[in-house]
Formats: sequence, C-alpha cells, structure tokens
Amino acid sequence: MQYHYIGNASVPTESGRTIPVLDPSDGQAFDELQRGSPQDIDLAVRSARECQDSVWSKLSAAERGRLLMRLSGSVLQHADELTAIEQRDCGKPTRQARADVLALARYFEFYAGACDKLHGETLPYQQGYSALTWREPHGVTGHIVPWNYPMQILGRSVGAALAAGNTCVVKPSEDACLSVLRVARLATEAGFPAGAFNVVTGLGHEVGEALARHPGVDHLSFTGSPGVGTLIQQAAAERHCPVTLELGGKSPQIVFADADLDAAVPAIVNAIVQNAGQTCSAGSRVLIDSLIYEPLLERLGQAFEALRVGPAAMDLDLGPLIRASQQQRVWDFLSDAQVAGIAVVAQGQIVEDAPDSGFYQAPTLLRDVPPEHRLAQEEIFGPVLCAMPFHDEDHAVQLANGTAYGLVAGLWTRDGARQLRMARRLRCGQVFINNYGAGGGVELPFGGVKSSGHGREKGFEALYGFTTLKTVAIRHG
Ligand SMILES: NC(=O)c1ccc[n+]([C@@H]2O[C@H](COP(=O)([O-])OP(=O)(O)OC[C@H]3O[C@@H](n4cnc5c(N)ncnc54)[C@H](O)[C@@H]3O)[C@@H](O)[C@H]2O)c1
Ligand SMILES: O=S(=O)(O)c1ccc(CO)cc1
Repeated sequence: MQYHYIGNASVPTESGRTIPVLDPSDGQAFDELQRGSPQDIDLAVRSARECQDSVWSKLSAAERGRLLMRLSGSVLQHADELTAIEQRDCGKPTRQARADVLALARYFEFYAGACDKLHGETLPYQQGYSALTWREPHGVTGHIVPWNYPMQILGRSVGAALAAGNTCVVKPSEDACLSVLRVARLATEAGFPAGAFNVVTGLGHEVGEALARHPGVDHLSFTGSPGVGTLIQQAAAERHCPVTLELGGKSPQIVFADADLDAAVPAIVNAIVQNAGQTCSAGSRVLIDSLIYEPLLERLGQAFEALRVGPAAMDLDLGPLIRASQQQRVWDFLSDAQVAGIAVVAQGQIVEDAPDSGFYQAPTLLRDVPPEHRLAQEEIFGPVLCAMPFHDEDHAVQLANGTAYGLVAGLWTRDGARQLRMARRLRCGQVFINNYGAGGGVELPFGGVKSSGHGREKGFEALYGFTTLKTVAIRHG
C-alpha cells in the first residue's frame, strides 16, 4: 500500500479510499494508492507553509543547494530501484526508465548548483536613490504532474521550485505516482526538513482541483492536457495565483530535400516512438519536401517495420501504453484514418510474448494525411506518425504552424540561411535543427506557445518563474 507523504511521514488518506495500481505490461493490479481528499491537500499545504515559515526560508541558498545535491546523489544510489519502479508503473522499457532516473538526478544536480547563482540587480536610478531588486520565492508551490515522465517532470519542476526557496506540494498522476513517492522519501533521507516536499495522491478532479483552488498555494505548475490546463488556469485566476502551464503538442518534423537523411530517419522515428509516443514534444507530424516524399516514406516505412513492441522488462523499442483508455484512444484515431481512406505505410510488430491483457499498440506510419483532418490536428499521444508533403518554404511554414499547438519543431536542412529563416517563422517554443530534442538537456529552457502553454521550465529560466521580483528603492539624499 502506498500512502501520501506529508511532513516527512507516510499518511493515510482521510477519505479511506484507495486506487489500484496497474502494470501496463499485463494490465494487472500490483499495488494500491490513496485516493486523497481535499482535506489531505489542506494538511499538505499547511505542512508546506509551516516548513516555509519556520525552516526553509531561514536556510541560505547554499544550504538549499547542498540538500538538493545530496538528493541527486541519493537518486543515483537508488538508480536500479527507481528504474524498476518506473518500468513497472509506467510500462517503460528499461533503458527509457533508467534514462529518466539519470535525468532526475541531473535536474537536482543542476538546480543544486543554481541556488546561489540566482540574484536580483542594482539599478541605475535618480540621484539620491539606490534601487535594487530581490528575487523572492512565491512561498508554497503546487505541482500537478502527468504520468508520461513522472520523474523527469518532478525533477524539472520541484527541483527548480525548491532551489528558488519554495516548499512544495506535489499531486502526481493517479496512473503513475510510485517513483514520485519514493523520491519524496529519499528527500527525507537526504536531510530535507519536514514539509519541504509533500506528495498527495488521488484523482485529478478531487485532489488536483483541491490543490489548484487552495488559497494557501502561491504558484501552480501544471503539466498535462490542454483541457485540464484551462481548468487549472480558471481556478488560479479566481485568486490571482500565477501558473506555469506545460501542455500538449502536435509537433512537426520538417524535412527539406537537401537534408542528411541518414541522420534524419532514426531521429524522426525515435521522436514518435520514444515512450510509445506518449511524449508531449513527440514529433507526431512529418512534413516532407515533395521532391523526396516517396523515397523518404520508403525509408521511414522500413524503419517502422523493424520496430518491436512488448513488455517493459523485455526492453524493446516500445513498451505498452499507460492504460486501456489510452489504447482505445489510439484505436479510435486509427479507425478514423481507415474511414477517411488514409493509407498505412508501415507498422511495427507486437511480439508474441506480449500478454493480451497489456496495453500494446504497434507504431504506425500514415501517409497523405489531410492537414485539416483530426489526425493531423489533435494530439494522439501514441506511436502514430502522420506524413504529408509540402512544395516550398511558405507551404511548410503554413502546415507547421497550422494547428492549435506550438511546442516543438524539428527542421532538417543543410542550408544555413534557410535554417534561420524557418526558425524565425515557426510559432513554437523550441526549434531543433538537424536534431530533435538536443538530448533533452536540463540546461535548455522548455515550454510552449498557443495551446501548448506558457511559462518555461528547465534551465536557469525556470528559476525566474518560481520567484517573484521585489523592487526596493532607498532615498538616501
Ligand atoms: N508540455 C509538456 O511539458 C508536457 C509534458 C508531458 C505531458 N504533457 C501533456 O500531458 C497530457 C498527458 O498527460 P495526462 O493524461 O496525465 O494529462 P491530464 O491533464 O489528464 O492529467 C495531468 C495531471 O492533472 C491531473 N488532473 C486531471 N484533472 C484535473 C482537474 N480537474 N484538476 C486538477 N488536476 C487534474 C491529473 O490527475 C494528472 O496529475 C498530454 O496532453 C501531454 O501533451 C505536456
Ligand atoms: O515533457 S515532455 O516533452 O513530455 C518530455 C520529452 C522528453 C523527455 C526525455 O527525453 C522528457 C519529457
């Protein structure tokens, strides 16, 4: 049984109710977690406030940094255990689960080093004054985390918030929260004071909403779907609480005829099959110069046919999807494709050993997807890549920018002038040129425009979002 983690202690829910934890590889329940209530959220927020006022605000930035560095080391020491937890809870192939653990350690390491580099400024002002700014923490920050990268999203959001001097209440997804609970316990072992890092589990419309509405929460960081992002922003607006929203995407990979296709093909495939396509920055549309449309589709098709899907522990190219409803969602999109006469170029294989009760989906490459079709417009959040041709730069920009989203764009061309011209015209938060994702570096700010959200996480930039600026002007004559 998994309990909330509040004030450095395991706490049962006030509601007395639980939620089964399913293994996506076989669909079977293997644990239970607390189905929290608004009262549990209230307890966690009060614990975070008490810690903020009595302990956390009294630590120096360097002391906060040392704690985060110890936590980073502890994550590495427990890498095998955390990998196994994430693999089972999320259905991630071993290599992907381990990469998430290493990224989590790196987030804590990066923000440990950043604590005592965050500062305000002195400002040139009128004679007789000294003016300066202080960067102050918001106080208690709320973090609502999805199931696709629980550890990475915890690391980038809570790591930055703690570094900036906030205390945190985390609401992980009901579909994947075991690693988050384990990391909170590691934080206690690393020396974090009671109440700095609290976790309340449960359903989104119960505890997630209670966290978003709680008057004791001074900032909200939400990563998840655009629909829930709207609800969070509405709840926050009622009490003028600042929010960072990291939402969905329908990110294009744009391939010009002069691209290095040997480099592009594996990167395009990886960008849609990583975590079985359940990545907000997945490259889910491939826009191909009509001059190379057929040959590139053929190469992509061959790569898709070589992909294998199976139980997470088999460590294949793809594991299962997170849950049955996500599998059904992908099936619905594919059946819409069939109705619309959209052709399948190629599919990967689900291995024979995969239990029927697991939530598997073969990666699928579709061609000539009409740009206005929902397959080309909506986030599928599964391993489905939609290909479409373009005939010049203007057309590529029109297609790339032609969805409600604006998270990432991949651009493949050897032409330096075109690289910069296109990067300027793409409406999104990140442009990756002749790569996709740049290895996911913690140093690189990340976020969206339009329905992909606002605010930035990762990098030093995230620290600004987790602070508020106070201007101090002294008249000394
Ligand atoms: N931009 C990014 O950085 C990023 C990263 C990962 C995932 N995502 C997006 O997340 C989505 C997939 O994740 P998901 O299915 O967990 O999203 P989701 O919006 O359903 O849930 C996200 C979190 O919000 C909680 N929640 C649900 N309803 C709520 C409510 N009414 N009030 C408060 N909280 C509520 C959930 O319990 C969960 O913890 C995709 O759209 C994906 O693109 C974005
Ligand atoms: O935030 S997400 O875009 O879903 C994301 C993408 C990649 C990785 C790791 O490479 C983690 C999270």
